[in-house]
Amino acid sequence: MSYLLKNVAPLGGAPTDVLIDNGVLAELGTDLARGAAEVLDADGLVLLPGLVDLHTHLREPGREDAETIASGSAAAALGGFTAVHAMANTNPVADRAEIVEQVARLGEYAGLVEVRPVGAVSAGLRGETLAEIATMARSAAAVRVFSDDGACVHDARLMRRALEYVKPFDAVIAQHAQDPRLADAAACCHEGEVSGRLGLPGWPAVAEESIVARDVMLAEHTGSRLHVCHVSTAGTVEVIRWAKARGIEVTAEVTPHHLLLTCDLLAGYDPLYKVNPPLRPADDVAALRAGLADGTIDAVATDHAPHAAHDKDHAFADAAFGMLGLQTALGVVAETMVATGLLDWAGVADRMSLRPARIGRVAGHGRPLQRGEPANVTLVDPAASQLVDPDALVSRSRNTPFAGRTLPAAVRATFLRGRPTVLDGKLVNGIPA
Ligand SMILES: NC(=O)N[C@@H](CC(=O)O)C(=O)O
Ligand SMILES: [Zn+2]
Ligand SMILES: [Zn+2]
Repeated sequence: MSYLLKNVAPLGGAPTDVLIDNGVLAELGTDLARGAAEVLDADGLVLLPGLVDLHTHLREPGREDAETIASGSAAAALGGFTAVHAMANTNPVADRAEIVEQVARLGEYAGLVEVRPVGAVSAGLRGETLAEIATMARSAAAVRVFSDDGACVHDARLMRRALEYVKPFDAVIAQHAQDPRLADAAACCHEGEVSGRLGLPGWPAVAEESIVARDVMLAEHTGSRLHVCHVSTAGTVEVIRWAKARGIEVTAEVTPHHLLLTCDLLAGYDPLYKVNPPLRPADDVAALRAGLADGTIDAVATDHAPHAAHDKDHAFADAAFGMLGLQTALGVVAETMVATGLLDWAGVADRMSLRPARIGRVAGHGRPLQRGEPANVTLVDPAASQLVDPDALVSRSRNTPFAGRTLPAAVRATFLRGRPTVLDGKLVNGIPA
């Protein structure tokens, strides 16, 4: 099947026609002949390289009540993604070759996005001994991102070893930066005026910043690649800016929810706003937006963290940490970065596709929209808007913090290797069972 996108605007630039044939962008130009292709009228639509998520929790194996690789892949495709990185904090933990290979296989079987497994840094995410990093890197899954996400690799010696270990594989350590001594297990709210007022155990910004400061020095020392997960404070942005200026190989991501939401939302003790790292005050949100705009923060990553109602619907202190993100990410970025003039669509493509693909070493994704490139692309209507209805999401969980909000822009179509996974804003093959 081939498709002719009529009058589409690549990266929001001048409209042109794009022919998708044989899995690639076969032709770009004005007034292309339709031939046997199905024509999609793309007037007013923006063509982006398929979005790439560096940070997704798909919960399979082990918590299929919250999400499966198939249901999470469907949410991703609807959100405009063509590749996602499946975090390792599953049950069993993805700390060896069999598990990462199984995750990759299930991703292929679902066939909606490329699922790139993340390998654990430490065995069982326990932070004591290294996981089987080399065998995962050399396995059929060819893991290039390693992370204990959910937990911080807090032991400096283990972090140093991990950085050294991944270097020959050109892989990266993605750190969940949280000093467990400064933000203990009870911490669930940004430490500041709001935690005092609400009487919730506080989580100081320095618990994140001190680990990032240590890790960039370890990255400099080892000459290895470090990636900082879900940056949440202004101070972390400063540390990363400094490290990049010094030539250290560090990259960073910010989540959509940290770009839009503040800790003031915790006033009603609604566990939907409970997330790790916590929502922060407006000054931090402004610094995160500025850091993403100037490229200090490389990427938007969803940290899509589905939780079943029986884990999330509890008193604030007892509820699970995490928020859904895949189906709302582009809308939140459109609201916080595009509508504000901080990024144009080319900038969105850079932060949500090109750079994350490069960081994760994902071949064939995040490529320029040029002839001959693999047709991993997404079609966005920048003039549309979408009311977030939790019951309309295809994720198995319902824990979106954006319920009831109207977000700008809408994904109209997503193509994976030239094959549409989403058309007219709907899954081509329906919602997976
Ligand atoms: N972000 C979260 O609040 N939760 C994540 C873990 C994590 O990303 O640290 C999860 O796995 O639920
Ligand atoms: Zn995390
Ligand atoms: Zn996470």
